[in-house]
Amino acid sequence: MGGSSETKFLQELILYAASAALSCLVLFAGLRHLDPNREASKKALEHKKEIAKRLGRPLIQTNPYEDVIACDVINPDHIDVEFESIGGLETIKQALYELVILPLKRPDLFSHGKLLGPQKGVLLYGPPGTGKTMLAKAIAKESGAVFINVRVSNLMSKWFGDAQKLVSAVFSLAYKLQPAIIFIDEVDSFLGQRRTSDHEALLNMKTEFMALWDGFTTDKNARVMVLTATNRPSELDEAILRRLPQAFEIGMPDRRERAEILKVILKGERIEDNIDFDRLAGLSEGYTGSDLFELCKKAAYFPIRELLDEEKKGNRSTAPRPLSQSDLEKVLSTSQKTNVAASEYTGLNGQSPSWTVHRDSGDYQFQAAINELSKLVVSQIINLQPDAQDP
Ligand SMILES: Nc1ncnc2c1ncn2[C@@H]1O[C@H](COP(=O)(O)OP(=O)(O)OP(=O)(O)O)[C@@H](O)[C@H]1O
Repeated sequence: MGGSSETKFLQELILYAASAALSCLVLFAGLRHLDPNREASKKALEHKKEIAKRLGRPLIQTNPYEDVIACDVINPDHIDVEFESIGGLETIKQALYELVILPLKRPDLFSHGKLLGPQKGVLLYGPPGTGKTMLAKAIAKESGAVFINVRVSNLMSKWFGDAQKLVSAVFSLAYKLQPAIIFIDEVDSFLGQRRTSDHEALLNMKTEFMALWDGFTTDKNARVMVLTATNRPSELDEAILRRLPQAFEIGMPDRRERAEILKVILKGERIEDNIDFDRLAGLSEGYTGSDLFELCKKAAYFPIRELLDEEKKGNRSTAPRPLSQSDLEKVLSTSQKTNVAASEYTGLNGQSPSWTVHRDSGDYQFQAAINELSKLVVSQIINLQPDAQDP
């Protein structure tokens, strides 16, 4: 009798223990699944391994914030843009080579005396679609520097409430991976003039960014450069402009440059031998590099459509015919240059006191709506933060 109650007690005990263990397991698995950092950390870890492989040494000491930033690091070997793939902008490419690439590649040449210090801040400005992002990537590729693409949305990530720590991780990771380029596209939406509507978190991030940037500017051993781009240079305040002593205007391409861009875009494509690039450049007045790329993409559909038409008629052909002059001209006669038409690019309004501006300011135009949208996205992200509602 006593023996059976003992067995029953033991059975119940085992049952309780098993169910408690199962509950813990479910809870643990559930919590792991709910952990908002899980995916980001996993991705960051894989990315870190890849970077470490390239550098030939393990990246042992990185903190979780640096791991998040590692997701935005681009290995220069994986960048497919080089100076050669950018049409025109010859003077600017030459200047960027001397001022930016060479100091990152050959710091030994710049370590003597006070005159030749490496550049710590460069601004590329001009209308949308003129190749600023391409240039930034090509600089990283040509200099062998890792490219840290700073996205404000990532810095403001609601899961990592402390955005200032992420900002500091940008610089500390860049230092560990140097030579490195910290690239900030649409810099005006992050480091633009202060507005009363700016959220405190954004203001703190700006202050932190500037302080760390200054630290690097005075550190002779840091092969880290902040490369920025904007369509709205007039939105940048004096404090930022002072930190960007080199500014390059990436303006609308002229006729000769448009011909060069078309040649670069169509290089390696199946095209007829008699393409008249100069004539096409003449017909594409007001087109940006991006417009020209879209033009070529549209034209490339003509040979495909013809091939399909022939197949419908029962004629079998093996490959589409090469792209012709008339395909490109047909698109030019029907399509309008994009974005540029309806908007206005404000340029610098003459405010370039201590700057080196490498092109004349022009009457360029820009797509204001896109910029407004990016501003809106940033403010939405800020409002999404759980602590953004706190008093
Ligand atoms: N000079 C150029 N040579 C060759 N292709 C170009 C050139 N400029 C622009 N393009 C084409 O246009 C695309 C968009 O260019 P890119 O993103 O660099 O412009 P952007 O100035 O950074 O524009 P945004 O300010 O809108 O970011 C490129 O991917 C490329 O295909």
